[in-house]
Amino acid sequence: MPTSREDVKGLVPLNILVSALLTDMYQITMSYAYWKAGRHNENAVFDLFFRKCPFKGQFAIFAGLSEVIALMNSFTFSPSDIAYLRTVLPHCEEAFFDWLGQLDCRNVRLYALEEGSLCFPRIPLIRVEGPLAVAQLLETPLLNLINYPSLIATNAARLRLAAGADKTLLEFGLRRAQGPDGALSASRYSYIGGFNGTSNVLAGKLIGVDIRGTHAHAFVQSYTSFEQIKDPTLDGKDFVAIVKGYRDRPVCGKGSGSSNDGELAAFTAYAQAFPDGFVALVDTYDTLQSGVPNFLCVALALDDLGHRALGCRLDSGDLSYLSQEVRKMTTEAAKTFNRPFLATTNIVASNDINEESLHYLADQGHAIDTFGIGTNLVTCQAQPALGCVYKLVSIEGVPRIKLSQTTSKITIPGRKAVYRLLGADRVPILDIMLKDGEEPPQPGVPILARHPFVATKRARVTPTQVVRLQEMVWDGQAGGATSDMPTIHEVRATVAKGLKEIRQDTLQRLNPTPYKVSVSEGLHDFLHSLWEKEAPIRELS
Ligand SMILES: Nc1ncnc2c1ncn2[C@@H]1O[C@H](COP(=O)(O)OP(=O)(O)OP(=O)(O)O)[C@@H](O)[C@H]1O
Ligand SMILES: O=P(O)(O)OC[C@H]1O[C@H](OP(=O)(O)OP(=O)(O)O)[C@H](O)[C@@H]1O
Ligand SMILES: O=C(O)c1cccnc1
Ligand SMILES: [Mg+2]
Repeated sequence: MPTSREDVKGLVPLNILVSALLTDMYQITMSYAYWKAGRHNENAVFDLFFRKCPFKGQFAIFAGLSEVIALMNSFTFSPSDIAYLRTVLPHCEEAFFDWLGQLDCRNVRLYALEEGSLCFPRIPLIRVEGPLAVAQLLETPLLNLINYPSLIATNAARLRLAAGADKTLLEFGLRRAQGPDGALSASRYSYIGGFNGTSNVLAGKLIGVDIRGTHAHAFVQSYTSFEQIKDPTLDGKDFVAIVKGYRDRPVCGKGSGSSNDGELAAFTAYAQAFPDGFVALVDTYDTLQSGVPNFLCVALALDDLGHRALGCRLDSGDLSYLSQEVRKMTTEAAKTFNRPFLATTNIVASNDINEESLHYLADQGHAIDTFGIGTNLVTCQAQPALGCVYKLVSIEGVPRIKLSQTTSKITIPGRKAVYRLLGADRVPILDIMLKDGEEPPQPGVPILARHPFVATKRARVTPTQVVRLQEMVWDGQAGGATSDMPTIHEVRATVAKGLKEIRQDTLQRLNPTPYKVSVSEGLHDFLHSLWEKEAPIRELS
């Protein structure tokens, strides 16, 4: 086990801030109290789960696991961390700090869902088993490492569902994200959730997400005339003259005389720099009167030299109307100039796009091929946090329950096994939690599945397949991570597979059907007996 961050072998957290000290103060004070009482090494089991799906939906995507493993791998308080903690907890005994300074995750085991799995309320996404104090200290960093990744992956998946499988989705949120870490996580986990790429260059380098981009208004504004183009050539030909030749011909009946020459010069210069990667931002002055005719001039000139323009980007206005008008113009130009490729030119749209606007566009009709989505994706404006919690469910082998006036906040006690029961065509029917030691469900054998809290909600299920949802992913005693972490591409494929297999009415925007999460008869009875045992009986007078 490592003794300092520098010694760590294998996976380390992407963000240097992720460490044992990135925690809430109460984790340290509780650890001291556990230590002082001699309880720090008692065997504890914690479950990490959420109670309500985000975005008024009925599903979520589990993400962030590989960073959790990276934390486990490097979890240690450095000498300077310990020196700092001494200053904030001056009354704590010196031996506590000695003990804290040698802590690591060698006695911890983690069981988790596969990263990228579809997940549902109350199902433990991660189960942590280990010495009470260490497992307690892991609460805050684990929640931090799972909540936002899972939220953003879910948000991205919802945007993918709203846009349709055939659209290209690009994450453009770096400038609006909650700091550098929020931005990098957004790029990574939106890719996992179904986006195709990001504008974030660092995400390309560090994580391997495909990076893409167009250009900004500044590039167009910076040109006022063709005089700013010092060298008019492309491939040894007078490219500027070819572009101007198209400018002087009616392109789709629009443009001549009314288009902006500075904009045309800007497009020309950009095409000289990227003859095979030309995408024009067409809304700087007037999309239909200037931007699109200018785009067509440059696209035609490029084609004369054997280069294919990629498309144009709309960043304002009614994207439904404008995209359809752009498509009409490019289709007409394709006919007029006998250049069929123009009819399928890629129309990119950006500007405050969110799930609602994607549904609105789908309802209204549009001709957009690619959506660039920033602010609403990375800030998860519709729901800025996922409420994963981390609850003690067993201590020294004794199952523990947490009661609440709010039934949904009652925890399901004890170490549990979690299964997904599949019906015909591998469609999941429900998830079921069993008490530790209960016989796993068997294909073809009926099992009674009960709602944990509503006695009347129960169903007998005969699965055709049974999938165990949690696998051991960290075994400190056996050297740490139990297998190599999947690549982001593999996790993305897991998300896509889960979304394809689930009942589609669970995914729909309006009135999605809740997915059933249940407990076995044995766990149901146990939960309710412990509930009764722990709940005080009120005295009424
Ligand atoms: N969490 C749960 N665990 C186990 N059984 C449940 C759960 N929730 C509901 N049930 C039971 O599953 C059955 C179907 O419940 P559901 O709420 O889906 O009703 P439905 O709308 O009539 O069914 P469906 O949508 O499948 O046609 C009922 O018998 C109900 O009691
Ligand atoms: O709208 P988002 O989903 O966040 O997508 C990213 C936005 O960032 C860029 O411009 P910026 O917003 O900086 O300026 P502009 O809208 O005034 O062009 C881009 O043109 C989009 O509008
Ligand atoms: O490449 C783009 O078009 C882009 C990148 C970031 C933000 N807005 C747009
Ligand atoms: Mg904007």
